[in-house]
Amino acid sequence: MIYFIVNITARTGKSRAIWMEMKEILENRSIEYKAFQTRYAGHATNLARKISSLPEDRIYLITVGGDGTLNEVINGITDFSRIVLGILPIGSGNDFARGMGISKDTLSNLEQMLDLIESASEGTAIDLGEVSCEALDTPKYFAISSGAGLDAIVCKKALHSRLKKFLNQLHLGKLTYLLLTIESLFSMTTCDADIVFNHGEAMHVSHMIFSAGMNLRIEGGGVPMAPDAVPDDGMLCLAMAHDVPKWLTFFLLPFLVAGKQKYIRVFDCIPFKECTLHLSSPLTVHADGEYCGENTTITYKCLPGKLHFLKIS
Ligand SMILES: Nc1ncnc2c1ncn2[C@@H]1O[C@H](COP(=O)(O)OP(=O)(O)OP(=O)(O)O)[C@@H](O)[C@H]1O
Repeated sequence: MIYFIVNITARTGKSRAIWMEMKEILENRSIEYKAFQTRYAGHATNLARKISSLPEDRIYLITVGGDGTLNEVINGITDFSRIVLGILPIGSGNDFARGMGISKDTLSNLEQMLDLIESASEGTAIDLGEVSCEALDTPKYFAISSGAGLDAIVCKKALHSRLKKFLNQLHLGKLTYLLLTIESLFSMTTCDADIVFNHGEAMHVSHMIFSAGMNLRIEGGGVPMAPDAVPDDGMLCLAMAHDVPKWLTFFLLPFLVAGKQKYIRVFDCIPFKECTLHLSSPLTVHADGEYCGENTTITYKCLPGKLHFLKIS
């Protein structure tokens, strides 16, 4: 039995037609499956919790949706040792799929995934991140990244953005992030941060614009915030911009978008297993683009090999 959690509202509702085509493939291949459609924000977490409590030794769970749905699913899984997770990206950003090298051809992805399941694949172990901060009751998992500051403000605005809906209709969803980044950069307040790493190092930064714990190399619609981050090395990467006036950051952003930040002093990319940031004033925090409130103390932690993942290309 294969379980599907499907968000047909992803990509502003354009996903329904793709899901119908997927169902045809499942029926043609006589696959035994159960599909659950999400009916409200947060529903995917409840569904994943129920599915992961089923008394089966190995549970194949496939997420059909965008990065938000994936984040909800991993935060519902109660026993990662029995779940093998597949991702069929049909959202607007799909950073997880991009970061994992999954193609945009959803139907071929599904066929590949079914082949893996038929060969009783155990999946490939990849790391997850975990973020703790005062606005969250319990720590939250992330598969792509969790950030504070500019990237989080942009994610928060994008969640309810009419601009995103409009640009999605024109297949220009990525442009939402660029426009919101420019607008937010000039309206946001920066802060100072004391950062303590579990390997014993500590540092102080001023005028911090963003700091993100990256599991994958990209976030925000494909921006390579941490060009060297890989999801199976037992480490996260702290991507930061600091000690720079906001107007200058505006001119330096193209280097970030091109993945050339190592040549620019104001950007950092520091590998770590666990670190805590103490901020001088609260910043917005996100996990995989999901809003995690306003916070002054943020801890990022790597959970090595936590997720068994159906790797397709
Ligand atoms: N039936 C529903 N009605 C309203 N919102 C929903 C429903 N199902 C899921 N959601 C919410 O929709 C949000 C966005 O979905 P998702 O991330 O899958 O798509 P997306 O935003 O198009 O893609 P991406 O995050 O990759 O840009 C999720 O965070 C989830 O909380």
